[in-house]
Amino acid sequence: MSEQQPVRVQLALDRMTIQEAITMAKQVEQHVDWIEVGTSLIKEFGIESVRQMKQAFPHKIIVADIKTFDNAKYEFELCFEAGADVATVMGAAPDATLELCMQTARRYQGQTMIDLLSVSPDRIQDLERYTDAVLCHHVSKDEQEHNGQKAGQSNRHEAHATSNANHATPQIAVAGGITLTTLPTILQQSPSVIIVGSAITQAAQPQQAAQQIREQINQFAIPNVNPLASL
Ligand SMILES: O=C(CO)[C@H](O)[C@H](O)COP(=O)(O)O
Repeated sequence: MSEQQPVRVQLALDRMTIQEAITMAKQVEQHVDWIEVGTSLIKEFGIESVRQMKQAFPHKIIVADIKTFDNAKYEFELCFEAGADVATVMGAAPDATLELCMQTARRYQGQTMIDLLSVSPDRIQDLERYTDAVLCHHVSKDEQEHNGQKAGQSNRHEAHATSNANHATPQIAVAGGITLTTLPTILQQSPSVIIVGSAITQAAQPQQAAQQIREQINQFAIPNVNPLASL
């Protein structure tokens, strides 16, 4: 049996001040691996939000969710110069933008996360050529609020979520209203990164919420194998 890869938890921080975001991240840091400076923070407070988050958490992977659609080199340089380790681009952006994001991220020894919002299955297959990227299957805030959708409820990423043993494939992230309830379905699709925002940041006890999410992921990761079975 092949070894299961660790599943990382990415804490998404949105709709709060930079200081609130840092305080929230400090409460739950032991249960999360990556810290996302959400698009709303970058839009409201600028790239300074990324810089301050990296200063507060120099040993954590910081994801700048800048959702680049154009001006890729400039925006990705801003993110990596501010201390980001990962920056995001929309998968629906022109190929030139994707290429420039990939090139810029590699130059900084960072990583590109490609957000698959409103991206067709054919385009997803096309984007799988970026084997050193993370492809993020994302149910947007508006789809959550307007249509009641949540990640894990549709099968739109299932076909691409499992790694192909014959050739390298990008890592898979899943985002969008993930909760303890929807987590088991999502975990069955073998993601590398689980992105959780509101289920932690809006919880009455964020630390407990993050711990429960981590515990459920850890439980799922323990292979249910009888060591005597192969004897
Ligand atoms: O990218 C995002 C919004 O555009 C969020 O990071 C993502 O949706 C996770 O947050 P939540 O769990 O609250 O949906």
